[in-house]
Amino acid sequence: MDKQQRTGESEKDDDGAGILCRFAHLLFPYLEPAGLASVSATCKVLHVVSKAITSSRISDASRCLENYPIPFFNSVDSELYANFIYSPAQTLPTSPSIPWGGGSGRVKPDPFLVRVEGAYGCDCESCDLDSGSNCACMDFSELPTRECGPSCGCGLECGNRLTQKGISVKLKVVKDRRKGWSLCAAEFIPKGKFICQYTGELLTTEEARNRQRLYDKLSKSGHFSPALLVVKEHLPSGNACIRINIDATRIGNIARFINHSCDGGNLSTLIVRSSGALLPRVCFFSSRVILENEELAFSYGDTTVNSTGSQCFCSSACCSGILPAENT
Ligand SMILES: C[S@@+](CC[C@H](N)C(=O)[O-])C[C@H]1O[C@@H](n2cnc3c(N)ncnc32)[C@H](O)[C@@H]1O
Repeated sequence: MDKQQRTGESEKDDDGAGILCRFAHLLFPYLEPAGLASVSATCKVLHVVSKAITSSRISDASRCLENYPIPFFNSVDSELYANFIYSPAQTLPTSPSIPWGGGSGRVKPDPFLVRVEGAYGCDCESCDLDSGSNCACMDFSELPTRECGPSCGCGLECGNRLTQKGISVKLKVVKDRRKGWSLCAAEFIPKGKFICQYTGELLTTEEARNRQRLYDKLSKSGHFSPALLVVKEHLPSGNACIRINIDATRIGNIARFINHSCDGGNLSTLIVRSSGALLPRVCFFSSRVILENEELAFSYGDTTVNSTGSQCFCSSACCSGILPAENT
């Protein structure tokens, strides 16, 4: 069998489509679904290549950047997957985009877990949560809000770094007829388990407000699902609060698919600090046992304080019927 028979390329293809085929692995990961569809219509070979890329996008929303693949399932309409740039860690708004398919299957260290000069950390070689360790970085509340970090003597294998090793539960993204995409458990999850961090572009409050105005407009004019999360932490003085603005609309991880539930859902939102790290991180833990196939949800906020006017379909017993808005 000669080369042309093996690849399906004709001499004519070698001028245009043939060249595109040879560089498909470089170009295609950057293409949006519509671009991929039009390239697919060019010739048979490109159709096969685009089909393979589409099925790899469907099979893992995380692009091999998490410990397990997180597949899309849609029995509602023809949208095969949601198109966004996957990032397992926080990014700055100017960070370069990562192409689809660029993951190695190994979780990379969070670039924001860098040591701040003079910051405090423990001297333990390894801090084991279960063996009554005296590690000064540990907090002994029900869910950990303080972890070992870049100032500590221990490494990533340390037992007090639950949220720094990527997603360790099996998840899937399922399309709901009324709420759009939703994040669901693909296995039984016990209470108190780390689910995932909320990652995305870290914004200033001014930028968050500008984007929220734009997203409100886009949401009114058609189907658009913004994923801008604002978390406020009140300081002990009671007079000030810390704001963390994370926009996962364009760049983020699978937390961008978690829908709202008026009863608080099955997730607790925690601000986790790692000793010596520059920034705290917003993390989700299971607030109760979660069954396989159950949707994961948390409360976006109080509808009496702020509402979008959009309808809520959480179907909890205390549903207010209205979706809370991001109070920016
Ligand atoms: C962070 S996104 C969640 C993922 C989203 N469903 C999607 O398809 O990408 C937030 C958007 O999801 C939808 N949503 C979330 N919770 C909902 C609920 N309880 N009822 C109706 N729509 C909901 C709204 O469109 C909201 O603006």
